[in-house]
Amino acid sequence: MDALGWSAFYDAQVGPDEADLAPMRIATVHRDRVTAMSELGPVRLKLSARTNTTDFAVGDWVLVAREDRMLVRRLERRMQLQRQAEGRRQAQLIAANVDTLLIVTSCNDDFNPARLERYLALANEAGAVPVIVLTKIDQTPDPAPYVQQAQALQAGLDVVTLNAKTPDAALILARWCGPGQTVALVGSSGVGKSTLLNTLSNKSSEDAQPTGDIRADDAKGRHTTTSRSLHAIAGGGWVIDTPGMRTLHVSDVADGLNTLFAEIVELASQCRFRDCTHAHEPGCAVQTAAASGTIDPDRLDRWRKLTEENLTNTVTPSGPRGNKILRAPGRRR
Ligand SMILES: Nc1nc2c(ncn2[C@@H]2O[C@H](COP(=O)(O)OP(=O)(O)OP(=O)(O)O)[C@@H](O)[C@H]2O)c(=O)[nH]1
Ligand SMILES: [Zn+2]
Repeated sequence: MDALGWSAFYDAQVGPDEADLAPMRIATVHRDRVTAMSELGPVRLKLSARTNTTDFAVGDWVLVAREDRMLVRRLERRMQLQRQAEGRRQAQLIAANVDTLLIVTSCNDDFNPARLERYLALANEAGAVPVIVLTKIDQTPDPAPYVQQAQALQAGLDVVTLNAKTPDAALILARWCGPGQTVALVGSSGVGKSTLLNTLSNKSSEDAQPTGDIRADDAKGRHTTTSRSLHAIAGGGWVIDTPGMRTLHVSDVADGLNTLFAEIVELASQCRFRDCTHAHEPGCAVQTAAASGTIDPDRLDRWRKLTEENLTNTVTPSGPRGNKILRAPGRRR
């Protein structure tokens, strides 16, 4: 159970009348069925008529009746990763109870600082440790410029380079993959997430996750990975694969953005106006830094774009868009 990621946090949620239920971890979620990892291996859970599978995320802990494998209830999440899907009101769950978010991109045209920053904001906000994984180093003469650009995206950010097809990729990621640890793979389609999953889980070719090699034969050009799933890592820990995302919109990630753009936040405290937008105000320390080259002007543009998008997409408790009324609890009289 500890190897599956069980901890005191979940244990404390199990009531005295629930002692004979089996804790299990959700491994796949489909429209009409849910499977879980248990001490006895993978099982398909029975769902009651009122159970809605969209309420569950891969990585969730649930309590299950031992006799008939009926899913009884979900335990509170330690954290959840969610994304704002285009044209949809409700955020879409990506995964739950993840320790490390492996943000996968390759040393080629897929590499895009603006897109990586979106994933970083998501990881920061959710409380997952972000790691930038640069794949396909075997296809570039010099990965160093990619590494430098990735490291500049956030203070203290871990960046690794690897060839997802070779076994040493598992060694490079071993730091984040100990027993009980859960990592999730995110990134665009074709960057090597499924390849990496197969390498990490040491899957034989029959039960391996299909990768883009197969897609070449697929006349419809479908995405290789269509659903999320939880897999055991050969050296301990768990990996969650997610389908390639075309776009990642941000909402409710104000804290995540502050961590991501810490250097801008720090400078902003020296601006003349507290609500400085760092666009046109006099006495703006951020603009001064951008003009002198201390801050990359492109980075400032991206900060502005993400901050505005976040304000637009974040549902405010009251008041017009963007006018979040912040009031400490209990201070209302
Ligand atoms: N040379 C090389 N090829 C790689 C590497 N990583 C992935 N590939 C290849 O890139 C293609 C796409 O890899 P996938 O693992 O299917 O990519 P994915 O991120 O899972 O894509 P989706 O499932 O669509 O999200 C495949 O042909 C892989 O064999 C790498 O590090 N080096
Ligand atoms: Zn300013």
